[in-house]
Amino acid sequence: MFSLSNTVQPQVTVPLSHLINAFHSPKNTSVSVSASVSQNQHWDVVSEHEAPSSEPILNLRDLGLSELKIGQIDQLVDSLLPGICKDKNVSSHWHTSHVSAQSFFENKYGCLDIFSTLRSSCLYRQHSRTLKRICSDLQYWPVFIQSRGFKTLKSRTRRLQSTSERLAETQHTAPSFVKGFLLRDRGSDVESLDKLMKTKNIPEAHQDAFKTGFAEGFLKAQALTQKTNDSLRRTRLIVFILLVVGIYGLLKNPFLSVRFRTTTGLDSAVDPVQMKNVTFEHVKGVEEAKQELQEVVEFLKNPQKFTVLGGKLPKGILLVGPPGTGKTLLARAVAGEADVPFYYASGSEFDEMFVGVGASRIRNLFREAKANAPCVIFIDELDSVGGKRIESPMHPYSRQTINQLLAEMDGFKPNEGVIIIGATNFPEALDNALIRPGRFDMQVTVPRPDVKGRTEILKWYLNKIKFDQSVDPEIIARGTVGFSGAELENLVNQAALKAAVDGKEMVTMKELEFSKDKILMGPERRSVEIDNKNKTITAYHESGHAIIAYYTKDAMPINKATIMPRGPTLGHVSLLPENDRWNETRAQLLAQMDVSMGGRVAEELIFGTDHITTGASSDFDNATKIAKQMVTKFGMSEKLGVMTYSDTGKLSPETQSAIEQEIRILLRDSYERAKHILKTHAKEHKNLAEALLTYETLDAKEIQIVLEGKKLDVR
Ligand SMILES: Nc1ncnc2c1ncn2[C@@H]1O[C@H](COP(=O)(O)OP(=O)(O)OP(=O)(O)O)[C@@H](O)[C@H]1O
Ligand SMILES: [Zn+2]
Repeated sequence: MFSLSNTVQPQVTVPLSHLINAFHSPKNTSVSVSASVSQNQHWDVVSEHEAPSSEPILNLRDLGLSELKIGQIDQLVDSLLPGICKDKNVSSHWHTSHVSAQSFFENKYGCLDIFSTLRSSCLYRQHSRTLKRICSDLQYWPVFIQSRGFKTLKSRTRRLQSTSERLAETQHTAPSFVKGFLLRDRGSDVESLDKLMKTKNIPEAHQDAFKTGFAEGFLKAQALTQKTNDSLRRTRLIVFILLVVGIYGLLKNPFLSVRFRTTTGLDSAVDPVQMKNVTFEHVKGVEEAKQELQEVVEFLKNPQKFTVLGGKLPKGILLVGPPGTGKTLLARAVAGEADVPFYYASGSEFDEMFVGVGASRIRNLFREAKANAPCVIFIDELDSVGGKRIESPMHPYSRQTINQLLAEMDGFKPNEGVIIIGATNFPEALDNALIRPGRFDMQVTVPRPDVKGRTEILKWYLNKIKFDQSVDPEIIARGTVGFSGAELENLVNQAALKAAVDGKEMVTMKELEFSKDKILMGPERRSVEIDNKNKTITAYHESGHAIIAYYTKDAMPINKATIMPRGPTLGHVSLLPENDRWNETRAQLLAQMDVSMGGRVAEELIFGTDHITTGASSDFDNATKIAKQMVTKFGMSEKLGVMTYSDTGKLSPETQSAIEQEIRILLRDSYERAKHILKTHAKEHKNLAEALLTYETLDAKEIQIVLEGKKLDVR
């Protein structure tokens, strides 16, 4: 029984039909009432005459029933739940659903436990018997629908008010854009709803249901908007992250980074360098090249002096020579001598994979240079930008670069004061358009230095380190035929390092010889364990070479003999020409062959035919090569005459066998001569071999002492 106090509002503003409507959905579901209520039992509702309870009626208000009078409540319950108050046995078409129990209500509507509220109220205490039953019934009864009904038990004004309250609530918690949306539309919604109901002639009985439905729909729409906004925000975030990751990935991409690199490279390429500290003094052993370039220096110093007379200086100078011979150094020296800016660019920098990048770099380079004239532009590895190979399908756009270079070279006048110096190792690979007059029309050869040049270069670099007075740069120069300036610089540097490692105070010939052998034949292999037998064979083999060299008139002087393994060899004898040989005589060639034969002859004479080794293979290679050239190239065979035989494979079989025959005779004769010398000087041969076994390495002087039969000073 519900105990209702006097304070209860006297009117019911919500038609019951609406409350009943609210029951429709649970009724339609398979929710039922437990038939525990007795048949004749009426709801024991407290009448208006009963003493009003002094206790608060909070619970009823909470339940939303405070607006109902006692009789009305009775009537309400009776009309809504006839089965409860009437016949107990009349089976209800409602069925129990435990799914719709308390948890459902709480989960779905977020309301408190209405039953505990009921039980704790004074109403429950006063009319405990009836209410207990109701409450116990209600535990399994979908009273939650009642609860829903409570919501509808509100006056029209309250309903509207509650809608606006809800809106206010929403405004409080919703994000600002939702707030704006709600505030903007609220007034018009209420207004238009009223209007709509009027125009549609909706009966008053249905108006509340209409409004509730409208409000619910409105709130659902808001929730939907919220959801949409959330997902929109999420999508935007994902797109942003993808964008950032994408941009980062693209920057990391080597394809793009090449592009960035080229741009930065371009900037650095057009940075001039002042070359005051490099002059012709720094370039040794290339006197002719320096002389030719001297007039370019004069022109750069005073361009007017040359143009007054109407003379034209070349725009482009091509330095041609093997790597490391000092071409770059010469170009720098030109700029340094004239004291003008020096622009360095390597041809490979222009060889870009992107269309037009190479060309634009050339444009930039020339624009900068012209603005700073007089100056020197140096393009190293010119063949990589101006080579014929750029016609290949591998470089489809390189033609643009070379055309740009040609256009730039044609684009300025000879007296503008810009000198372009190009350097290449392969002049024959250059595009013909580049080397015609008006472009790179002056060619300066920078060869490998001769013995005089090498001596100068060695002295120049030796002066930069501490060296012993006994050092003779010329001896090293003689032993370094074919070395470039860069290799000689490296030789001196390696000797200095070796002296430092060995704890010496200055560099001696020993270190210089050491580094020369290292460059020529690779590093020493001191760690290699060679047994005595092999050491002895090597000592006699090398002594054989040395004896033949020493006792053959036209052989080169001996420089050194050693049985120290180095690179692929177990030992070697080095011979030094007095001078660089521009030509070699027949006698000299035969002497070289004899010296090569000396090793094998020595093995055969000392150890017997059965004990000859494989160690002479490179000697035979060398001897055979000389003999073959004598026959097929130098016209030194009487039988075959003064004729060259370049492609021996295309010759007639008779000629081929004649050539072979002649080569064989030359080699056999050489072998016999060597055998004769070694037999004649068997004693010296033995002495030298033993000295080598003792001392490992002997220089020219020591070899001479041993061969003269004198005793070597103990080192
Ligand atoms: N004639 C020389 N006199 C003095 N030093 C030299 C000489 N030639 C070469 N060098 C030394 O070797 C270094 C390298 O030489 P450089 O770069 O000028 O040779 P390059 O001919 O331009 O070689 P590449 O063709 O490989 O570019 C120089 O910096 C210099 O130290
Ligand atoms: Zn040999």
